Amino acid sequence: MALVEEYDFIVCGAGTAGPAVAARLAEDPTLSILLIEAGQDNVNLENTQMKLSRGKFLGGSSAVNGTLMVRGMRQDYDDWEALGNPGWGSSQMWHYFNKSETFHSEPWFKEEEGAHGKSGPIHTSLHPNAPITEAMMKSFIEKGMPLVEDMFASGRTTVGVGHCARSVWQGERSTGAQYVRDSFDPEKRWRHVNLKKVFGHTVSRVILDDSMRAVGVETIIGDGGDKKVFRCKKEVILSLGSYSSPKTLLLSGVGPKEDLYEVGIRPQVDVPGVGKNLEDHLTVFLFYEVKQGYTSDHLFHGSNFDKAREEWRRSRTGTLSRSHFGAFAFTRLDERLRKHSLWNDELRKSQATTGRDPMGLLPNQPHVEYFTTERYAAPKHYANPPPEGKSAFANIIELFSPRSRGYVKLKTNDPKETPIIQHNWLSDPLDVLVYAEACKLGAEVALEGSGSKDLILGAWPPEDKHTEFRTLKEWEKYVRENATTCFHPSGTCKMGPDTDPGAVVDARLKVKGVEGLRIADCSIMPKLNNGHPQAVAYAIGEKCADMIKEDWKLEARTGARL
Ligand SMILES: Cc1cc2nc3c(=O)[nH]c(=O)nc-3n(C[C@H](O)[C@H](O)[C@H](O)COP(=O)(O)OP(=O)(O)OC[C@H]3O[C@@H](n4cnc5c(N)ncnc54)[C@H](O)[C@@H]3O)c2cc1C
Repeated sequence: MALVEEYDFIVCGAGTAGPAVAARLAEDPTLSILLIEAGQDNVNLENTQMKLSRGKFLGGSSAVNGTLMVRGMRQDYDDWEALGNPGWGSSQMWHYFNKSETFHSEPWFKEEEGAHGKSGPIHTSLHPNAPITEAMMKSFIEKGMPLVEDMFASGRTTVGVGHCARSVWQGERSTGAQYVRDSFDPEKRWRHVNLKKVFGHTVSRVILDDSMRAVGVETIIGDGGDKKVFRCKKEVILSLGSYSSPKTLLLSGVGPKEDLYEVGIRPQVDVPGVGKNLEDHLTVFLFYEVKQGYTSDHLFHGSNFDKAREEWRRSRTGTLSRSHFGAFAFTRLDERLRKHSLWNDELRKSQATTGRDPMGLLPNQPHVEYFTTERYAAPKHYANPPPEGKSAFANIIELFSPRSRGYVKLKTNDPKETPIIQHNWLSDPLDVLVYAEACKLGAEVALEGSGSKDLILGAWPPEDKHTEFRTLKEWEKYVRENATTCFHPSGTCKMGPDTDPGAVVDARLKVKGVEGLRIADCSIMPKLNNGHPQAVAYAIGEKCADMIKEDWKLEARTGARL
């Protein structure tokens, strides 16, 4: 019989949002906090190579992501609040974005007042542009996207090109681990003595008592079958990410009752929305061959990569000290879309019912983001890095506010089994239409803009031929064949009022019908932000901790950091 440990709060998942919740709660020295992670401590991973679509170790997805800090539009969060989630509007979210961040500016950068934090655990900085980035920025400006330098932090610019902060500083990535480890301590000691972390424990279910109160969690240790129970006096918080939080709720008997019966789990609480509403951003990479000297493709040739790695190890400088993304832009596509009857028919309907466009957006929210690479860097199915003597970069097109939704569902009642993840990307024809128009415009920027047109030698690889596309049909086919995830799953435990039958948590992030159980991660997003979600995950974790402190009246005692 395993020994039972007991804590005030148990936070499950030491990824992006989870450490923020745990560390902020641990600021109260009278509390005991447990943080459980299925993966390992990230100090053990220095020499490991991996291809992951979610991060499974301390820091979670924040430790494998592209480091981009694109918060989205203020309107995105005002929409969350208007959906019946008081306290989640833009002013509150900007407070938490800033609370999580320490921004390191540059003399050349025009920072917007109040748009950045200066003392949070996540260190962010700007990126020195490669020549191809400067060239593409010029082309974006020429194609109607004016320069607004700090637009991705301020959230007020719908159409423009700007500089995007990265969660990188002095050549080191800043991750969720920053919350629970003092990064400046050379001995890497834990920051809080009242915060215990356990690694290699996969949370298999939340334990509910007869009154539907969460009283602890059960874990599976390592790859074996041994189980352990951790009990809590106050609350359990799930921060397991958009695939795993719904899975764990379902394994605990919280979810759509028909689905639970189907896999032999006795329903405890019928919450129909668990696992539904899976939303994600897609990306299409348009690669171009460019003249030599504008990108950092030299990295792939000869011994350059080894040299760059050595430089990074020695001094945290050089090409490998920064991510490979360059220029960033937002725009809307109204004029282009008005040429299509499919769009116009849907527009009439949506304006009559919601006052929004068919993608659910207001005029101050962009349809698409463009971001470029500074060297050949791509998901697995683009597998043609340029050989020595050739260079390529991508203009990446990211579709915002897609209409298609998927789901996460249990395959069996075995916690070790991966759930069914059905994204249903591009299942709505309007997503394909808007995406094709977005790609067409992206190609025009690169091929017609005076910054880039004379540098581009053709599509990469040459047989891709997208530089020769003339019709929207060609772009639709290209989108269907090449779109791939941007790794932004969200919404599978969405937040909403009791009047929303699909809502899983309320605005205090409490799971409906269960006491003492909250969710704090990207799964609670009622609608994916028109941006990238890591800054949002930190803000959700920060806000969750504050709400717990308020609800348990812990505020007066907090602030003592050990
Ligand atoms: C390759 C990639 C690139 C990305 N690029 C960007 C980017 O540039 N900018 C951006 O804003 N966003 C980016 N994202 C998205 C962003 O990183 C994620 O949306 C965000 O980090 C998710 O945070 P989370 O707290 O919801 O989940 P996660 O960070 O995934 O944390 C979940 C944690 O829970 C653990 N866990 C899961 N199940 C269990 C279990 N049963 N028991 C115990 N522990 C468990 C996991 O191991 C993980 O550590 C990217 C993501 C990926 C994967």
